[in-house]
Amino acid sequence: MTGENGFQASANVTSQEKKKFGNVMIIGLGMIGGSFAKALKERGLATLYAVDRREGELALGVSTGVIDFPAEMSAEYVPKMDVIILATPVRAMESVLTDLKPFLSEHTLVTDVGSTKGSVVEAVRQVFGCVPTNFIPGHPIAGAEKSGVLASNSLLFEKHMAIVTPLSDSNPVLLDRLHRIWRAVGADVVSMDVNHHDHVLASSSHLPHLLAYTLVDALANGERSQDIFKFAAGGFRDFTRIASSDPVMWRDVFMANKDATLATLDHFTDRLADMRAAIEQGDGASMFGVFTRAKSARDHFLRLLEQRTIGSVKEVRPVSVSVLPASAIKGDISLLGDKSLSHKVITIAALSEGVSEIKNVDLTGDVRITIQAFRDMGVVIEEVSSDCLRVHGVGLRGLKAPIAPINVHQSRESLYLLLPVLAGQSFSVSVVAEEKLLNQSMGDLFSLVRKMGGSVVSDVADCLPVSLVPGESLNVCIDLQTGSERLRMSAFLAALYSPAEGSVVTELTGLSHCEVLLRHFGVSILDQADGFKVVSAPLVGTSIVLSGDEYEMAWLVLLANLLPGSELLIDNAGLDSVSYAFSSFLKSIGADVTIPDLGGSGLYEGSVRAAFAELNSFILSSEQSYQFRSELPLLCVAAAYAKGESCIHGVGSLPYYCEDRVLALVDALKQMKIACVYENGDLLIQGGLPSGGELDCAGDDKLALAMLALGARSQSITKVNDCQKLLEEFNELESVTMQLGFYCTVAQ
Ligand SMILES: NC(=O)c1ccc[n+]([C@@H]2O[C@H](COP(=O)([O-])OP(=O)(O)OC[C@H]3O[C@@H](n4cnc5c(N)ncnc54)[C@H](O)[C@@H]3O)[C@@H](O)[C@H]2O)c1
Ligand SMILES: O=C(O)C(=O)C[C@]1(C(=O)O)C=C[C@H](O)C=C1
Repeated sequence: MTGENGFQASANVTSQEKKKFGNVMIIGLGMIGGSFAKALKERGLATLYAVDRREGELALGVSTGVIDFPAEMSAEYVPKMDVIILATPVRAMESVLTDLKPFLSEHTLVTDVGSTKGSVVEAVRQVFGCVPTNFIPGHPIAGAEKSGVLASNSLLFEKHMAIVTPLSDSNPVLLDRLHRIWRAVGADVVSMDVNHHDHVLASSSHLPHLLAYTLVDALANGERSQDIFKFAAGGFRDFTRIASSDPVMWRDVFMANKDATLATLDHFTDRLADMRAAIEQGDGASMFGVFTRAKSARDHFLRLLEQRTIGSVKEVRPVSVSVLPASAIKGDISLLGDKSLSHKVITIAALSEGVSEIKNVDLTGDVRITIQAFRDMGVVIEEVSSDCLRVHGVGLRGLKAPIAPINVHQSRESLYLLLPVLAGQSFSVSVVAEEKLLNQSMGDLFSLVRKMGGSVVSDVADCLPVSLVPGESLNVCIDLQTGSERLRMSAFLAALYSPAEGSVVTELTGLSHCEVLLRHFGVSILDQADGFKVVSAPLVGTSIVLSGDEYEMAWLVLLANLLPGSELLIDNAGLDSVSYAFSSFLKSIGADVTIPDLGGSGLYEGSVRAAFAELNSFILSSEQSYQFRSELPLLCVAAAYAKGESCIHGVGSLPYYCEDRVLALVDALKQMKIACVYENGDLLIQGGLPSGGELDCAGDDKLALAMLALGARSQSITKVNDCQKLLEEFNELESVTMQLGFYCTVAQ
């Protein structure tokens, strides 16, 4: 049969075999309509009809296989459609709807792909007097600067979002059909409110198009335009690609989304004026601030985008580390700054007034999350070299409200530092996290932050995400009878925000890094009988060189003591009271270790020397097990090589993760033929010579180091699996150990 459009095609709608989505009609067979049709057609999911005011597009649509049949908005076609999609420029939709209205069945899903949603809903109301329940607006967040059916691409929507903006009375069966059809062409469907959609898209899509069009036009019609285009390279091309987009479509968008576009344009114009002023005044710090924040925001955005488009979360390849039994370790080394200290010092420097230089800082892994959070809140952080930062502090209350929630990802360290700091600011802010930090009670931290005066609100009791709303600040008194070093730092930070003075009550005698670091930046922390008094005063930016990681240092000291002939010097130790007590304990069981003297700061700073010695068996009381809970895996290894039987009491009463580590080590000891018994929460280990073997550290870096030490003098090679975390935390492992003659081989 020859259709009215003159095409040789069967327009007999009913004779077609019914496909999954039945008969689908595209109105406006351009780039988006064509891509949608092609995606459905290639997958065999629908019989495709199209209407376009340009007959040429329909003819091309048929000849290139994008659609099955040209059609019309008439009684012959419209009532038989299961789905109708409006894909014309947005201001043409009102007249299309008027043409459709007389033939439309309430069982047909009618949707659109327009870039604005408020205007489309308004057009529907104009035509129908209300929004019919079978009209459900949509918008794929995918596209290109090209137009017309020849630019259609059946993969365009794969792994892109499709926004649907249902109304309160939208037909749920048809809404489900809409979700299914977008998912069928590869999109991830997201629901959104119409007004919110128009504001978000005004910033993410409409404003960039406006800037690109205006820039190209301004330069094309300005002075030296010939040379400007002649010498334009990648930057200009990247920035202006979208200025090749269809002018009709974009004129319609700006006319249809006027208010939201003006709001984002005004905000942008203000920021551009600030940038102009910074250039005029030669204000490099402001420019640098904007550029570093923008760079990290874009890098973060690109990572998110890659995860979406590449598929899923990055693949983690299992890593193992093997050690051959060594004879001795010898040498003089300096360790990269402790990770936890790096997080803390960056935080304190950001809250100080003036510039701080932080040397020997560890810039890998989670530390970047803390850096990013402060950058998001206006702190300029320069990376002077791979282990040196220059932080332009903004003062205790000088952070700026971030434009989006602060994301601590999976970093507990960042969370414990940031939460009290955020609670001390004058703006409300939300903190979000990922995976392992979700669904975990943060009761200890939240209750500490509540004492500061503001409100701490979370949907799920004491779990992230959380919103902080400022209130009247209170003088805090925090009682830390137990708790980690992390919580201790949170307590000191909370106390700093007390209007007059705060106090931290603690059972632990002696100083930890928290107090020492804060004092280094000018905070007055006074010793009291039951803890510390923190006097509120500005922090002062300063320079600091970070000492090495205490667990890594303790591990090296243990290795030196296990391997006959060893002679080791670690140059940059900074031991707090616990790590000093731990080294003293090793000494008491026969270890050869020389610990630095107590420095003026309250830390034992300087170099640590260690050499081989036969270790004696020992008994660790429950109190000592608690005090050395972080170092227990190393003590288990010491017991495995010691003469006689050692007993570690009170393991069963430790925080669960400390007990879990010991239990994992018990398995490893048994596998390495070291006799041990774990009973009633106490552990007995009979010293001997480990056999070697293949061990699994369950992704725990502290366990991994202990297991490698267990293999140091074993009878054959020891391989420790699941060491990704170890290499993230201690990424100089290979280079440091190689320098000392203890060969750790990393393999995937
Ligand atoms: N281009 C993109 O990147 C993109 C992305 C997402 C959504 N959108 C939206 O998709 C829609 C289509 O954009 P496109 O890029 O495919 O444009 P396009 O120019 O490639 O296609 C539009 C088609 O509609 C036809 N048309 C115009 N008025 C008509 C009328 N009254 N009756 C019948 N046909 C008519 C045109 O002839 C043309 O073939 C627009 O609403 C746009 O806002 C575009
Ligand atoms: O990639 C492009 O060229 C686009 O312009 C796609 C783009 C966008 O701005 O992101 C354009 C308009 C939309 O409505 C949705 C997507």
